[in-house]
Amino acid sequence: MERHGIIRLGKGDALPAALRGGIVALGNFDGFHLGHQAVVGRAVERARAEGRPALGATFDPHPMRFFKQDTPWFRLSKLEQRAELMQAAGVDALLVFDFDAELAALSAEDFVTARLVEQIGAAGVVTGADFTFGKARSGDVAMLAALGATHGFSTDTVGAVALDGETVSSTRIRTALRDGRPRDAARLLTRPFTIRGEVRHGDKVGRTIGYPTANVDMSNYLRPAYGIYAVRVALADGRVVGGAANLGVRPSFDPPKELLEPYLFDFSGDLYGQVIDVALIEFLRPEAKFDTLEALTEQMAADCTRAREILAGD
Ligand SMILES: Cc1cc2nc3c(=O)[nH]c(=O)nc-3n(C[C@H](O)[C@H](O)[C@H](O)COP(=O)(O)O)c2cc1C
Ligand SMILES: Nc1ncnc2c1ncn2[C@@H]1O[C@H](COP(=O)(O)OP(=O)(O)O)[C@@H](O)[C@H]1O
Repeated sequence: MERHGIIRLGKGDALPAALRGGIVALGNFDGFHLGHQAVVGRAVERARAEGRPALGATFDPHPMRFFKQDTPWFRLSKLEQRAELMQAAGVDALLVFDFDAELAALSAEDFVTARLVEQIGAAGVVTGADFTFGKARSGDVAMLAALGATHGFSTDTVGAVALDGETVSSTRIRTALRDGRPRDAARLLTRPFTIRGEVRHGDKVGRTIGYPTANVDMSNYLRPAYGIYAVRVALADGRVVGGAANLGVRPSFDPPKELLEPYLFDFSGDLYGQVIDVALIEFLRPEAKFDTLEALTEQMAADCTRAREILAGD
């Protein structure tokens, strides 16, 4: 089947006819961790067996963001990162329901009839066992199954996936990252936590001390522990380059400004305007305030030596 990428579905938008009658993996899928992979994997398996389109379906903005129940900074992935990962897992398209006041107000029954049945013509819906939906989260998987029986779509739920005796969840990954444990997060995600962003202009101090850094805005990504990290950076041309990055507010500089700033090893070139992926591999140390550029530069050299060793053995 042709790849369709991301398809946004506002109220009244139609799904391309070729994608109707699909098996739909439904959820937030932020980070696309082991548990999400199991749900999507099941949908893809069933779609292939039944000769139907395999679809992911998610909400944007994240319902949590819409209800402002949490800090705006909690994302483990951008929508396009999720779409790429889901396509690699076999889905033909990622459908994105605009999560607005109208959608938030839909009862669980109305969401199913208006969106799953009428708008996308789902033949089957796969979710995690704890999936809830509809106004005030009144719908659960038992209700989804009952509505499926009424409207003629099948349902399937995938139980929680555990790792090291504990359920894999986005919350567990966020905690690991906030604690400065990127390797634990990577095991749950099956890949390192990766911040994607456009390289911006900074103060141009980096080049004067021999360490130019590609400044990336952290947008609404979860803030991992501030500090220095060994990183792998994927460039737009596909090259992957090792580096050491500062993630934080650069306390030695005035005024402090929050950024992710990787210095790339054995690289020179202009990165401004390029979208890069910065994967956090290991936490090296917390940020520190240095009184002189010499002291900072000396510490940066030591950080780079350690990061190179870590990446070489990784
Ligand atoms: C490996 C590494 C470690 C760094 N450690 C610190 C630090 O502990 N404290 C700090 O204030 N800046 C630190 N920086 C410096 C700043 O992140 C950045 O290089 C500097 O602000 C230059 O900014 P510019 O890109 O705007 O020119 C570090 C940078 C790198 C690459
Ligand atoms: N090895 C490298 N690592 C990171 N950026 C590099 C490297 N070599 C060249 N650059 C370029 O230099 C820029 C960073 O230089 P810097 O002096 O820190 O300026 P700025 O303050 O604008 O970030 C990067 O955005 C990139 O275009």
